[in-house]
Amino acid sequence: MTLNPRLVKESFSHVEPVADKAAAYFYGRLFAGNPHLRGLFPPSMDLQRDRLFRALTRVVWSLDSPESMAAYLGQLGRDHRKYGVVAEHYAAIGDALVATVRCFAAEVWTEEVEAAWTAAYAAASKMMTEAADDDAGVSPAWWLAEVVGHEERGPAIAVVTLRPSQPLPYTAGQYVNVQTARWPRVWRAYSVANAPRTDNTLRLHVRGIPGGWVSTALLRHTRVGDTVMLGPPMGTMTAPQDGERDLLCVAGGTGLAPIKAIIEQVIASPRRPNIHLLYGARTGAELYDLPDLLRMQSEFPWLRVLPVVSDEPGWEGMRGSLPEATQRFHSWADHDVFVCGPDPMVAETVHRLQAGGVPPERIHRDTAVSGY
Ligand SMILES: NC(=O)C1=CN([C@@H]2O[C@H](COP(=O)(O)OP(=O)(O)OC[C@H]3O[C@@H](n4cnc5c(N)ncnc54)[C@H](O)[C@@H]3O)[C@@H](O)[C@H]2O)C=CC1
Repeated sequence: MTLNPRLVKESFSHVEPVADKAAAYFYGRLFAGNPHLRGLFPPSMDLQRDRLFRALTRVVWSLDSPESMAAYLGQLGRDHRKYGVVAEHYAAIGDALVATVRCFAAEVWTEEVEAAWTAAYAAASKMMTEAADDDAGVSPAWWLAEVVGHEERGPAIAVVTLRPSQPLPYTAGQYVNVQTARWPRVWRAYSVANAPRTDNTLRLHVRGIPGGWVSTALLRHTRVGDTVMLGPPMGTMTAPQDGERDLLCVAGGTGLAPIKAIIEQVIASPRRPNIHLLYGARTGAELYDLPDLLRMQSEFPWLRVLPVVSDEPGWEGMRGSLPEATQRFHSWADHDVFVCGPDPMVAETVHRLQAGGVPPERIHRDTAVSGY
């Protein structure tokens, strides 16, 4: 079976505009044929449907670049160990997936298209299961972690410090999926907000989202001494390993978390780049980590922390939207850029920076994290 990315992409383009319906059909079909698989998923499937499509879209569009597809699917396979997914489940999922694309791309469906999907799914599931099997020899499927710190910071924001019961190796900028005892099988991604420490502790920046299961559990119902579960580290927006370039960091709200970890990592290295951090919030009260950032600035004179407030007319410091604030300075064209925050803010910032001459390969972002 040979891969035919063109046929897969063409047929998938018929499914993308009706992603919600297709995801509902997919899970309906999967659970009707395999009721025992329902227990692997959370009680509410709303967010799960989005996740499926994000992952699928990413895989389909990276079929032409085997390296990035392998890296992504490897992470996904390792991460799926924590759900209890085993090799036999992949066949059932593949059947439901092909049936879904057949249904929603009916007008272009041919035997050739079906063969292309079957080959692509076989290749993708092989990469995931192989990565999971390799990982099983060296790493747990998930980690237990004790809550050793819980600070409420401003309106509906908490900084939670966790100590895993065994080391959880990660790179500054990566995120982990978190499950609380209150909501079994519900996992949400949070970036680790510190560079790796010798005491193995991890900090998470949690914004309580109304109706958000895990964020509310972490913000309101979690105390020091409680235990949470963590999945393996994920994500590709990591600290630059080398290079001479100065850094621009743009962080919106709790999107600060991975950016702070990356800055900590750079500060701890022998490098001495200039680092500009534009740190945005809607109100001054939501600049929840400013005191610690100012402490870092006083200890590392190459760091400049620039708070920007968007929705508080009386704010005496820099005001306005973060994407627009990036344009109030000299050109960033020769910088490495790290951007994190709400999706529209990230998209607009990236757009403006590219228009201002920053090459796309120097702009680093991670789209898969969103705590709820
Ligand atoms: N907690 C974590 O570990 C991580 C969180 N994130 C993401 O970061 C985001 C943080 O959300 P909040 O703290 O609630 O941020 P928020 O909604 O309070 O906004 C933070 C900043 O982004 C700006 N902003 C918001 N929407 C914008 C738009 N449409 N256009 C331009 N600027 C905009 C605001 O003006 C403000 O400066 C979430 O989307 C979350 O998924 C990302 C990575 C890690």
